[in-house]
Amino acid sequence: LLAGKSILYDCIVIGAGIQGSCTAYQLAKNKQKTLLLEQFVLPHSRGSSHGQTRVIRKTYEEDFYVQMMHESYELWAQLEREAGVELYRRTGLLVMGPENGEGFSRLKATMQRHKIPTVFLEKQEFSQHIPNVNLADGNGALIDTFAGVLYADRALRAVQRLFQSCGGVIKDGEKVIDIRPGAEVTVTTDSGVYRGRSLVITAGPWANTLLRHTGLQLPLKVVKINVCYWKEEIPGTYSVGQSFPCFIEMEPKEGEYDIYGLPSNEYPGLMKVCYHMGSETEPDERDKQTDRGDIDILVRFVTRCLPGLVPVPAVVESCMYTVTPDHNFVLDSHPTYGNIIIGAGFSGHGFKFGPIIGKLLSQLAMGQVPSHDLSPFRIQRFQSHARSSL
Ligand SMILES: Cc1cc2nc3c(=O)[nH]c(=O)nc-3n(C[C@H](O)[C@H](O)[C@H](O)COP(=O)(O)OP(=O)(O)OC[C@H]3O[C@@H](n4cnc5c(N)ncnc54)[C@H](O)[C@@H]3O)c2cc1C
Ligand SMILES: O=C(O)[C@@H]1CCCC=N1
Repeated sequence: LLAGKSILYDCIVIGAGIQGSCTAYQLAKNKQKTLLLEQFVLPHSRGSSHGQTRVIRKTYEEDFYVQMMHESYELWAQLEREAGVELYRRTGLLVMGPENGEGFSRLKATMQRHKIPTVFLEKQEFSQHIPNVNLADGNGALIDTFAGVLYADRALRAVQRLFQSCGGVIKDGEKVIDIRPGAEVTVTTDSGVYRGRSLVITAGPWANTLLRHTGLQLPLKVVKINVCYWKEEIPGTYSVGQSFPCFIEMEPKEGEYDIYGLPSNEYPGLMKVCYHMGSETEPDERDKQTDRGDIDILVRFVTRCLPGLVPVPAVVESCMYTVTPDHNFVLDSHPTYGNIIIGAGFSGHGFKFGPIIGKLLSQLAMGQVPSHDLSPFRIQRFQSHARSSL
């Protein structure tokens, strides 16, 4: 297919994970002729957006994330109405962390400043509210009462369906192999050539592979996450049905990353408990990364804190994070080509923001002023890291 004869799209979006799919949907809703390209046949489990569940919460230390989450909750509710499916289940989120530590104190202050419905649990009342969990000595605890679970696979399918119902075109099983920047961007896949007035790159772990065609590299680290499910000794002990909440244990030991869990639900009798970091991998070689250091940390945690679980993972699935040095996202225009928009580096916490990120990236692609302050997400903050070969 010759580019000269191909259709001119208002926007081409590369990557049909949650961020690309939400962006494409927002564009199509705004009457933009939009093409969404995906390298794998959909649905697939080789990126970052697959799996049945994700945590949704406003519990962040930074004001900008809390402000974005206010709107994201509204947009998730709107998506539920438009798609006619349940995407969110309220469970609450228990956060445990060093009571006098900086992170936990900042979190408490942000929750109070934004008046987020929160229950602060005293040590002596903890086990009465949260049975079958051992609170570590020196840890405080709070509950974000509106937090919960997003049904991830279902949400992704719903957004893609809504995009198509607005006239959007999805071409899956088509890998982008070249990008030619210009007033009209030319995108070549392994089976076609497409032109767009603007381009959005939301390629998850493959962001740098694609950005190379535009002369830009970002300081992104791709890690494999072992998604572990643990068997309940007594089925139902930690289940949504018993109103068990999601949880985050902040910095379980000095120098360690957070551990988080979701109540048993998708696999009855199994609770998801994961380490918020993994070992570096090439995205196409994910299954060759077999490091299990994270699982060793989780076994110790489960043994100490969750006595109702068998301390050996029953099911281990795989997923990837694409991590920036400060764990904040990249939401920006390309430094050289203003009509190329980049959404990357979601650092293992981007799913809950999908609808608001879709809105913000679509605003950038349409040349509008974004409706949230994007300064924390600019590429420029990596000045000492970013390697531009232009
Ligand atoms: C185990 C795990 C648990 C998580 N838990 C949470 C949580 O509880 N709450 C939360 O908010 N977030 C969570 N996250 C993070 C969240 O899931 C991610 O931030 C989000 O899914 C990233 O979406 P994405 O669209 O950027 O990437 P992806 O889903 O990876 O999508 C990128 C897409 O681009 C496609 N692509 C790449 N290159 C090309 C190419 N050349 N041509 C065509 N297509 C291409 C890929 O195939 C892929 O489908 C978790 C992530 C993991 C892995
Ligand atoms: O983003 C989230 O809420 C989850 C849980 C905490 C760590 C990462 N993902």
